[in-house]
Amino acid sequence: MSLTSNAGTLKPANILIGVPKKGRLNEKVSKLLDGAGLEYRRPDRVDVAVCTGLPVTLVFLPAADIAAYVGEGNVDMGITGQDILQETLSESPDAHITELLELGFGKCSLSLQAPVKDKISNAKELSGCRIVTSFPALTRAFFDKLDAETGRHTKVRTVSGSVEAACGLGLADAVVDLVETGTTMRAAGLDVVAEVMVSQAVLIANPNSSHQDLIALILKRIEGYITATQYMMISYNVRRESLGNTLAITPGKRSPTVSTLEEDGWVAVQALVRRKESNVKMDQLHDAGATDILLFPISNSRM
Ligand SMILES: Nc1ncnc2c1ncn2[C@@H]1O[C@H](COP(=O)(O)OP(=O)(O)OP(=O)(O)O)[C@@H](O)[C@H]1O
Ligand SMILES: O=P(O)(O)OC[C@H]1O[C@H](OP(=O)(O)OP(=O)(O)O)[C@H](O)[C@@H]1O
Repeated sequence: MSLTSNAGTLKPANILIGVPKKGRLNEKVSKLLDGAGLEYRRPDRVDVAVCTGLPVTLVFLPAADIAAYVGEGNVDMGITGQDILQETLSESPDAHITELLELGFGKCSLSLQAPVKDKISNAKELSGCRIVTSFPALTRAFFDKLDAETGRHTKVRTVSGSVEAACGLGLADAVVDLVETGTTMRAAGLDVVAEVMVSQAVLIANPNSSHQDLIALILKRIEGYITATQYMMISYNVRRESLGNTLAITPGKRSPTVSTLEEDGWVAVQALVRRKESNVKMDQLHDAGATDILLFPISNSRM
Protein backbone atom coordinates (compact mmCIF):
# COMPACT_ATOMS: atom_id res chain seq x y z
CA MET A 1 0.00 0.00 0.00
CA SER A 2 1.27 3.45 -0.82
CA LEU A 3 0.16 6.36 1.34
CA THR A 4 1.05 8.76 -1.45
CA SER A 5 -1.12 7.02 -4.00
CA ASN A 6 -4.02 7.02 -1.55
CA ALA A 7 -3.53 10.66 -0.58
CA GLY A 8 -6.18 11.86 -3.02
CA THR A 9 -8.79 9.62 -1.40
CA LEU A 10 -8.01 10.65 2.20
CA LYS A 11 -9.80 13.59 3.78
CA PRO A 12 -6.89 16.02 4.43
CA ALA A 13 -8.50 17.16 7.70
CA ASN A 14 -8.38 13.65 9.08
CA ILE A 15 -5.83 12.48 11.62
CA LEU A 16 -4.00 9.35 10.39
CA ILE A 17 -3.53 6.46 12.84
CA GLY A 18 -1.23 3.55 11.94
CA VAL A 19 -2.53 0.21 13.26
CA PRO A 20 -1.08 -3.32 12.87
CA LYS A 21 -2.58 -4.90 9.76
CA LYS A 22 -2.03 -8.52 11.01
CA GLY A 23 -0.03 -10.49 13.54
CA ARG A 24 -0.22 -10.67 17.32
CA LEU A 25 -1.48 -7.15 17.97
CA ASN A 26 -4.13 -6.90 15.24
CA GLU A 27 -7.08 -8.52 17.03
CA LYS A 28 -6.51 -6.74 20.38
CA VAL A 29 -6.14 -3.38 18.60
CA SER A 30 -9.45 -3.91 16.73
CA LYS A 31 -11.15 -4.50 20.10
CA LEU A 32 -9.48 -1.41 21.57
CA LEU A 33 -10.61 0.82 18.67
CA ASP A 34 -14.12 -0.55 18.97
CA GLY A 35 -14.14 0.06 22.75
CA ALA A 36 -12.88 3.63 22.20
CA GLY A 37 -15.77 4.28 19.79
CA LEU A 38 -13.65 4.47 16.64
CA GLU A 39 -16.06 2.83 14.22
CA TYR A 40 -14.95 1.92 10.72
CA ARG A 41 -15.60 -0.49 7.89
CA ARG A 42 -12.57 -2.11 6.30
CA PRO A 43 -13.33 -3.92 3.06
CA ASP A 44 -11.24 -7.05 2.42
CA ARG A 45 -7.59 -6.34 1.53
CA VAL A 46 -8.08 -2.55 1.82
CA ASP A 47 -5.48 -0.92 4.09
CA VAL A 48 -7.16 2.45 4.67
CA ALA A 49 -10.43 2.91 6.57
CA VAL A 50 -12.21 6.18 7.32
CA CYS A 51 -13.96 6.26 10.72
CA THR A 52 -17.53 7.42 11.09
CA GLY A 53 -18.28 10.17 13.59
CA LEU A 54 -14.71 11.42 14.03
CA PRO A 55 -12.22 12.85 11.48
CA VAL A 56 -9.96 9.78 11.80
CA THR A 57 -8.46 7.60 9.08
CA LEU A 58 -6.94 4.26 10.08
CA VAL A 59 -3.98 3.06 8.04
CA PHE A 60 -3.27 -0.67 8.38
CA LEU A 61 0.50 -1.22 8.35
CA PRO A 62 3.02 -3.90 9.39
CA ALA A 63 3.53 -3.48 13.17
CA ALA A 64 7.29 -3.29 12.60
CA ASP A 65 6.97 -0.15 10.43
CA ILE A 66 4.49 1.88 12.49
CA ALA A 67 6.97 3.70 14.78
CA ALA A 68 9.04 4.79 11.76
CA TYR A 69 5.91 6.11 9.98
CA VAL A 70 4.94 8.07 13.12
CA GLY A 71 8.52 9.36 13.57
CA GLU A 72 8.66 10.65 10.02
CA GLY A 73 5.19 12.22 10.23
CA ASN A 74 3.59 9.97 7.57
CA VAL A 75 0.94 9.15 10.16
CA ASP A 76 0.07 11.21 13.27
CA MET A 77 -0.45 8.40 15.79
CA GLY A 78 0.10 4.67 15.95
CA ILE A 79 -0.19 1.50 17.96
CA THR A 80 2.79 -0.84 18.07
CA GLY A 81 5.10 -2.69 20.47
CA GLN A 82 7.52 -0.87 22.81
CA ASP A 83 10.20 -3.16 21.34
CA ILE A 84 9.57 -1.70 17.87
CA LEU A 85 9.43 1.84 19.28
CA GLN A 86 12.81 1.39 21.02
CA GLU A 87 14.32 -0.25 17.93
CA THR A 88 13.21 2.72 15.81
CA LEU A 89 14.56 5.24 18.36
CA SER A 90 17.79 3.28 18.64
CA GLU A 91 18.15 3.41 14.83
CA SER A 92 17.04 7.06 14.51
CA PRO A 93 17.48 8.86 17.85
CA ASP A 94 16.06 12.08 16.36
CA ALA A 95 12.76 10.49 15.28
CA HIS A 96 9.79 12.51 16.58
CA ILE A 97 7.88 9.94 18.65
CA THR A 98 6.16 10.31 22.01
CA GLU A 99 4.97 7.24 23.92
CA LEU A 100 1.51 8.27 25.18
CA LEU A 101 0.14 5.17 26.88
CA GLU A 102 0.95 1.55 27.74
CA LEU A 103 -1.97 -0.56 26.53
CA GLY A 104 -1.56 -3.63 28.78
CA PHE A 105 -1.47 -6.28 26.01
CA GLY A 106 1.19 -7.64 23.66
CA LYS A 107 3.35 -8.31 26.72
CA CYS A 108 6.56 -10.15 25.93
CA SER A 109 10.30 -9.80 26.41
CA LEU A 110 13.07 -9.38 23.89
CA SER A 111 15.66 -11.92 24.99
CA LEU A 112 19.08 -13.22 24.07
CA GLN A 113 18.64 -16.98 23.53
CA ALA A 114 21.26 -19.66 22.93
CA PRO A 115 21.07 -23.43 22.29
CA VAL A 116 20.46 -25.31 25.57
CA LYS A 117 23.21 -27.79 24.59
CA ASP A 118 25.82 -24.98 24.61
CA LYS A 119 25.21 -24.32 28.34
CA ILE A 120 25.80 -20.56 28.04
CA SER A 121 24.95 -18.80 31.28
CA ASN A 122 26.34 -15.31 30.68
CA ALA A 123 25.74 -12.93 27.76
CA LYS A 124 29.44 -11.99 27.77
CA GLU A 125 30.29 -15.52 26.54
CA LEU A 126 28.47 -14.61 23.30
CA SER A 127 30.44 -11.41 22.70
CA GLY A 128 32.30 -11.87 19.38
CA CYS A 129 29.83 -14.53 18.17
CA ARG A 130 27.17 -14.49 15.40
CA ILE A 131 23.74 -13.21 16.47
CA VAL A 132 20.58 -13.28 14.33
CA THR A 133 17.63 -10.99 15.13
CA SER A 134 14.78 -8.82 13.78
CA PHE A 135 15.91 -6.06 16.20
CA PRO A 136 19.41 -5.16 14.95
CA ALA A 137 19.73 -1.72 16.58
CA LEU A 138 18.76 -2.92 20.07
CA THR A 139 20.93 -6.02 19.66
CA ARG A 140 23.88 -3.92 18.47
CA ALA A 141 23.49 -1.57 21.45
CA PHE A 142 23.26 -4.56 23.84
CA PHE A 143 26.45 -6.14 22.45
CA ASP A 144 28.38 -2.86 22.05
CA LYS A 145 28.58 -2.66 25.87
CA LEU A 146 29.78 -6.27 26.17
CA ASP A 147 32.21 -5.90 23.24
CA ALA A 148 33.73 -2.83 24.91
CA GLU A 149 34.61 -5.06 27.88
CA THR A 150 35.85 -8.07 25.90
CA GLY A 151 37.49 -6.26 22.97
CA ARG A 152 35.70 -8.63 20.54
CA HIS A 153 33.30 -7.74 17.72
CA THR A 154 29.86 -9.38 17.71
CA LYS A 155 28.37 -9.94 14.25
CA VAL A 156 24.66 -9.01 14.14
CA ARG A 157 22.63 -10.28 11.18
CA THR A 158 19.03 -9.20 10.48
CA VAL A 159 16.21 -11.54 9.44
CA SER A 160 12.53 -10.59 9.20
CA GLY A 161 10.97 -13.74 10.72
CA SER A 162 11.49 -17.28 12.06
CA VAL A 163 14.46 -15.97 14.06
CA GLU A 164 14.38 -19.03 16.33
CA ALA A 165 15.44 -21.28 13.42
CA ALA A 166 18.78 -19.49 12.91
CA CYS A 167 20.88 -21.55 15.38
CA GLY A 168 19.55 -24.88 14.10
CA LEU A 169 20.35 -23.80 10.53
CA GLY A 170 23.90 -22.95 11.50
CA LEU A 171 23.44 -19.23 10.76
CA ALA A 172 23.91 -18.06 14.33
CA ASP A 173 25.44 -18.93 17.70
CA ALA A 174 22.54 -17.20 19.46
CA VAL A 175 19.44 -15.13 18.63
CA VAL A 176 17.69 -12.07 20.03
CA ASP A 177 13.96 -12.77 19.75
CA LEU A 178 10.65 -12.22 21.53
CA VAL A 179 9.47 -14.58 24.26
CA GLU A 180 6.03 -14.74 25.78
CA THR A 181 5.22 -18.30 26.90
CA GLY A 182 8.62 -19.68 25.79
CA THR A 183 6.98 -22.35 23.58
CA THR A 184 8.68 -21.22 20.35
CA MET A 185 12.05 -20.91 22.08
CA ARG A 186 11.89 -24.34 23.74
CA ALA A 187 10.70 -26.02 20.53
CA ALA A 188 13.84 -24.67 18.84
CA GLY A 189 16.07 -26.03 21.65
CA LEU A 190 16.91 -22.54 22.94
CA ASP A 191 16.97 -21.00 26.41
CA VAL A 192 17.15 -17.40 27.68
CA VAL A 193 20.64 -16.14 28.48
CA ALA A 194 19.67 -12.51 29.18
CA GLU A 195 16.73 -10.12 28.83
CA VAL A 196 17.32 -7.18 26.46
CA MET A 197 14.01 -5.42 27.27
CA VAL A 198 10.41 -6.06 28.30
CA SER A 199 7.68 -4.86 26.00
CA GLN A 200 3.97 -4.29 25.62
CA ALA A 201 1.78 -2.54 23.07
CA VAL A 202 1.81 1.27 23.27
CA LEU A 203 -0.02 4.25 21.82
CA ILE A 204 2.45 6.64 20.19
CA ALA A 205 2.18 10.02 18.46
CA ASN A 206 4.26 12.50 16.53
CA PRO A 207 4.67 15.57 18.80
CA ASN A 208 4.76 17.85 15.74
CA SER A 209 1.44 16.62 14.33
CA SER A 210 -1.03 19.37 13.45
CA HIS A 211 -3.81 17.29 15.07
CA GLN A 212 -2.94 17.80 18.76
CA ASP A 213 -6.62 18.23 19.77
CA LEU A 214 -7.58 14.93 18.16
CA ILE A 215 -4.52 13.22 19.66
CA ALA A 216 -5.67 14.36 23.12
CA LEU A 217 -9.25 13.23 22.44
CA ILE A 218 -8.22 9.78 21.16
CA LEU A 219 -5.79 9.34 24.08
CA LYS A 220 -8.62 10.16 26.53
CA ARG A 221 -10.98 7.70 24.83
CA ILE A 222 -8.44 4.88 24.80
CA GLU A 223 -7.45 5.60 28.43
CA GLY A 224 -11.14 5.48 29.34
CA TYR A 225 -11.57 2.13 27.63
CA ILE A 226 -8.47 0.64 29.27
CA THR A 227 -9.58 1.78 32.73
CA ALA A 228 -13.00 0.30 31.97
CA THR A 229 -11.47 -3.08 31.10
CA GLN A 230 -9.34 -3.05 34.27
CA TYR A 231 -12.16 -2.16 36.69
CA MET A 232 -15.69 -3.34 37.52
CA MET A 233 -18.43 -1.65 39.52
CA ILE A 234 -19.52 -3.47 42.67
CA SER A 235 -22.67 -2.59 44.58
CA TYR A 236 -24.01 -4.01 47.83
CA ASN A 237 -26.19 -3.30 50.85
CA VAL A 238 -24.83 -3.42 54.38
CA ARG A 239 -25.94 -2.52 57.93
CA ARG A 240 -24.41 0.79 59.00
CA GLU A 241 -22.48 -0.83 61.88
CA SER A 242 -20.62 -3.10 59.39
CA LEU A 243 -19.91 -0.27 56.91
CA GLY A 244 -16.40 0.44 58.24
CA ASN A 245 -15.37 -3.18 57.59
CA THR A 246 -16.83 -3.34 54.06
CA LEU A 247 -15.39 0.06 53.02
CA ALA A 248 -11.95 -1.23 53.99
CA ILE A 249 -12.53 -4.00 51.39
CA THR A 250 -13.90 -1.64 48.70
CA PRO A 251 -12.21 1.77 49.15
CA GLY A 252 -13.01 2.57 45.47
CA LYS A 253 -10.71 4.28 42.97
CA ARG A 254 -11.22 7.74 44.48
CA SER A 255 -13.79 6.91 47.17
CA PRO A 256 -16.98 4.82 47.34
CA THR A 257 -20.53 6.18 47.03
CA VAL A 258 -22.60 5.50 50.15
CA SER A 259 -26.35 6.19 50.08
CA THR A 260 -29.02 5.67 52.72
CA LEU A 261 -31.62 2.96 52.11
CA GLU A 262 -35.30 3.40 53.01
CA GLU A 263 -34.90 0.50 55.46
CA ASP A 264 -33.67 1.84 58.77
CA GLY A 265 -30.00 1.17 59.64
CA TRP A 266 -29.01 0.05 56.11
CA VAL A 267 -26.86 1.74 53.44
CA ALA A 268 -26.10 0.96 49.80
CA VAL A 269 -22.50 1.15 48.55
CA GLN A 270 -21.08 1.48 45.03
CA ALA A 271 -17.35 1.31 44.35
CA LEU A 272 -14.90 0.52 41.56
CA VAL A 273 -12.85 -2.64 42.08
CA ARG A 274 -10.03 -4.11 40.00
CA ARG A 275 -11.44 -6.78 37.67
CA LYS A 276 -8.75 -9.27 38.78
CA GLU A 277 -9.69 -8.82 42.47
CA SER A 278 -13.47 -8.65 42.00
CA ASN A 279 -14.36 -12.24 42.96
CA VAL A 280 -12.16 -12.23 46.07
CA LYS A 281 -13.72 -8.88 47.08
CA MET A 282 -17.23 -10.36 46.68
CA ASP A 283 -16.29 -13.26 48.99
CA GLN A 284 -14.77 -10.86 51.54
CA LEU A 285 -17.82 -8.56 51.44
CA HIS A 286 -20.15 -11.50 52.01
CA ASP A 287 -18.09 -12.58 55.04
CA ALA A 288 -18.12 -8.98 56.35
CA GLY A 289 -21.95 -8.88 56.38
CA ALA A 290 -22.78 -7.31 52.98
CA THR A 291 -25.85 -8.58 51.10
CA ASP A 292 -27.26 -8.18 47.57
CA ILE A 293 -23.71 -7.96 46.21
CA LEU A 294 -23.75 -7.23 42.46
CA LEU A 295 -20.89 -6.87 39.98
CA PHE A 296 -21.19 -4.83 36.75
CA PRO A 297 -18.82 -4.53 33.78
CA ILE A 298 -17.98 -0.99 32.60
CA SER A 299 -17.94 -0.39 28.86
CA ASN A 300 -16.01 2.91 28.95
CA SER A 301 -15.05 5.67 31.37
CA ARG A 302 -13.67 9.21 31.73
CA MET A 303 -11.81 9.72 35.02
N1 LIG B 1 4.37 -13.96 21.43
C1 LIG B 1 4.07 -12.71 21.64
N2 LIG B 1 3.40 -12.35 22.73
C2 LIG B 1 3.08 -11.09 22.97
N3 LIG B 1 3.39 -10.06 22.16
C3 LIG B 1 4.06 -10.35 21.06
C4 LIG B 1 4.43 -11.69 20.75
N4 LIG B 1 5.05 -11.68 19.58
C5 LIG B 1 5.06 -10.39 19.18
N5 LIG B 1 4.49 -9.59 20.08
C6 LIG B 1 4.34 -8.12 20.00
O1 LIG B 1 3.68 -7.82 18.78
C7 LIG B 1 4.54 -7.05 17.94
C8 LIG B 1 4.29 -7.46 16.53
O2 LIG B 1 4.67 -8.81 16.36
P1 LIG B 1 4.13 -9.69 15.19
O3 LIG B 1 5.01 -10.90 15.09
O4 LIG B 1 2.68 -9.91 15.36
O5 LIG B 1 4.31 -8.66 14.02
P2 LIG B 1 4.33 -8.78 12.51
O6 LIG B 1 5.74 -9.05 12.15
O7 LIG B 1 3.68 -7.56 11.97
O8 LIG B 1 3.40 -10.03 12.20
P3 LIG B 1 3.83 -11.28 11.40
O9 LIG B 1 4.96 -11.92 12.19
O10 LIG B 1 2.57 -12.11 11.42
O11 LIG B 1 4.24 -10.77 10.07
C9 LIG B 1 5.94 -7.36 18.45
O12 LIG B 1 6.86 -6.35 18.11
C10 LIG B 1 5.71 -7.44 19.94
O13 LIG B 1 5.64 -6.15 20.51
O1 LIG C 1 7.11 -17.39 23.63
P1 LIG C 1 6.02 -17.65 22.65
O2 LIG C 1 4.66 -17.62 23.29
O3 LIG C 1 6.22 -18.91 21.86
O4 LIG C 1 5.99 -16.43 21.62
C1 LIG C 1 7.15 -16.01 20.97
C2 LIG C 1 7.00 -16.02 19.47
O5 LIG C 1 5.92 -15.15 19.10
C3 LIG C 1 6.38 -14.30 18.05
O6 LIG C 1 6.25 -14.89 16.81
P2 LIG C 1 4.85 -15.16 16.10
O7 LIG C 1 4.27 -16.44 16.58
O8 LIG C 1 3.97 -13.95 16.25
O9 LIG C 1 5.24 -15.35 14.60
P3 LIG C 1 6.48 -14.79 13.74
O10 LIG C 1 7.67 -15.66 14.11
O11 LIG C 1 6.02 -14.98 12.33
O12 LIG C 1 6.67 -13.34 14.09
C4 LIG C 1 7.86 -14.12 18.35
O13 LIG C 1 8.59 -13.70 17.22
C5 LIG C 1 8.28 -15.49 18.86
O14 LIG C 1 8.71 -16.32 17.83
